[in-house]
Parts: sequence; structure tokens; C-alpha cells
Amino acid sequence: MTSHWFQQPCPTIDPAMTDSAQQRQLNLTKPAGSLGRLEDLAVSFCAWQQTLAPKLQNIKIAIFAADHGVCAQGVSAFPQEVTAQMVLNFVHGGAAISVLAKQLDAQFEVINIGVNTALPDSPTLVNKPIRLSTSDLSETEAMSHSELLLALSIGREHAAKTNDHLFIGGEMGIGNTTAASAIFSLLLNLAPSETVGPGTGVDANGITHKQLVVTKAIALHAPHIHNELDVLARVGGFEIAGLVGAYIGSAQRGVPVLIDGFITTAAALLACRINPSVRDWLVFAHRSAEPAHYRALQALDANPLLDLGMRLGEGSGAAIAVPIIASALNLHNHMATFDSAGVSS
Ligand SMILES: Cc1cc2ncn([C@H]3O[C@H](COP(=O)(O)O)[C@@H](O)[C@H]3O)c2cc1C
Ligand SMILES: O=C(O)c1cccnc1
Repeated sequence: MTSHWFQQPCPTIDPAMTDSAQQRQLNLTKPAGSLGRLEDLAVSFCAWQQTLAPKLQNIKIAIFAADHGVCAQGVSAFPQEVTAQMVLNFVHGGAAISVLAKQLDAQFEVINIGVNTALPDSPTLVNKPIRLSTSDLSETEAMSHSELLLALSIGREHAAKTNDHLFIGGEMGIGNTTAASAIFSLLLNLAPSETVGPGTGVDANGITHKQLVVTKAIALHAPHIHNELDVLARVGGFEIAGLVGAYIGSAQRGVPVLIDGFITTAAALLACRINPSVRDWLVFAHRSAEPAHYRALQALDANPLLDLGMRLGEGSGAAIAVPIIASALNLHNHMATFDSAGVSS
């Protein structure tokens, strides 16, 4: 059987480093376990970076942007041209993720992987459109198998490099909550009523209509689905496939990935189904207000760090969680031990 790059295993986690990091946590001047999940985060970063003094200096944020043919069905509260307009807003520094990336001093890159308007190259914007939009997933396959393979490789090209400490993937693509809901319905065997939500803010009638669109898509595609790649090609999006490639590529290079919200969790679920060794390299940042996100998180056995009622996407929820990780590592690296501080244990 031929093996694709995305099926190659990620590095395994060294249990000895995990033990040593846990031991250091026990020696710090606090009751054991009192820093809760901050302790687990620090221990995970020690194991990922193979050091007892983990760093969080090089953060890479890559936003994948693409348009969706399914927008023709009226599934979003916003018009399709907002995708391209928001890409320009990312580049000009006005989008939420632009502001947060600057705050975090992160590397920031936007990849046009299939936006329906020509966009100018710039230091932050890379134009690699596979096509001007996917096809309408409620009527045909969103993309071909060869387009899918190309999107996965573009994702890997823009993944973290080995000297990065953290990767955040973001997405922009009007209509992409419909694609994400269809992915969850097919992978988790859930009815569209359980996976469809308001996205950018469609009303109750809009949600009912969106459910019908997803129901139609599932009826059309389900008989032809043999594996996860079929799900991604048939009801996914170019930016979702790019994220899958970037997540797998980052994890294979030994860089942990911080997952954002509803759409990025669809990419994370696909990445883990395609390559289960990716799961050990994922941290989940927040629970999105998109109603079905909690089910998707459950399916991944994921316990996100935050629940702030955010439902933006762009990688914004992940960026918001970075300072918490920074604090976890700072505490791990700089707190005194009972011995060094002369505190009785
Ligand atoms: C101005 C604006 C900025 C955004 N940034 C992210 N999204 C989010 O909304 C879109 C998905 O929602 P739906 O499926 O309902 O279209 C994606 O582009 C997502 O990233 C935005 C949406 C809008 C309107
Ligand atoms: O949680 C998300 O990622 C999300 C939710 C709604 C719309 N766009 C993104």
C-alpha cells in the first residue's frame, strides 16, 4: 500500500521527560496540583520540547482563506465577497487575528488557497489559489482528489518549522461553518440538526435552511465515502484541507498545535482520523459558542482551556489562550522549589 506523507507518524512523547517535568512541578513551592491544568500544560510542553525549561518565543500563525460554492445556497449571514475583503483586512492589520498576532509578536501569514478574487502578493499574503472557490457541496464534490492532495501539501508548506514552539491555524471562508457541520455529521454520524448552528448569525429560519442543505449534501455523498479523505474532498473546503495539512505537518515536525474553534476543530478531527498520532500534539484553546462545537470536542476527548462565548474563527480563540500557556511555562521555569526557597514540604 502506498503511504502518503500525511500518514507518516508524528514523534512519540517521551514518558521519562513527562515524569521529570511532573517531578519538578511537585517540587515547586505550592501544594501539589494547585496550579491545575497549568501544570499539565507545562508538563506537555516539556515533553514536546524535550526539555525541563520549555520556551514559547516562536509562535507561528497561518490563516488559510478560501471561498465556498455552497454560498450559492444562502447559508451565511454575510455575502461571499467578505472572504476576500477580510483577507485584505488581515493584511492591513485590522482584523481581530491581526491585532492578536501583533500583541503576541507571532509570525503571521495569510494563505489564499482558493479565494474568488485576485489578491495582491504582500509580505504577509501568499497567493496559492487552487481554484477560485470550491464547488457547491450540496450538488457535487467540493473538490477533486488531486485538488485535495494539493491543498494538504500547501498546508504542510505553511506549517510550523522545527524551531517554532507553537502553531496556530486560522481560517477565513464565508460559508465554511456549513462545510464544518457536514464534516461533523459524516464523521460523527450526527444528524444535521445536531451539527448545524448560526455561524456568522443566520436566524432560526436560516438554520433550518442550512440543515436542509447539509441533509442534501449527506444524502448525495454518504454512499461514496470510504475514508476521511473522501469526507474532506466531498464536503470540505480548500482552507479546511490546508489546515489539515498544516496541523499534520506541524505535529510531524514536533511542534504542538493550538486549535481554535468550530471550523478548525473539523480540521483537527480530520487530521486525527487521517493520522491518529497527531492527537498527542494538539491543545484545544476554547469552546466556541457555535452550538455543536462541544460535541466535536467530546469526540476528540478534548477539554478546551477557555469558554468565552467567542464564535469568530480566524484563529482568534487560540491566540487569546496563548498568554495562559505563557504563564504556565513561566511558572514552571521560574518558581522556586521547596529546597531552594527553604520552604517546608
Ligand atoms: C466580517 C467577518 C469576519 C470574520 N472572521 C471570521 N469569520 C468567520 O465566519 C465565517 C463562517 O461563518 P458562515 O459559515 O456563517 O459564513 C468564516 O469565514 C469564519 O472564519 C468572519 C465572518 C465575518 C462576516
Ligand atoms: O468557532 C468558530 O470557529 C466559528 C463560529 C462561527 C463562525 N465562524 C467561526
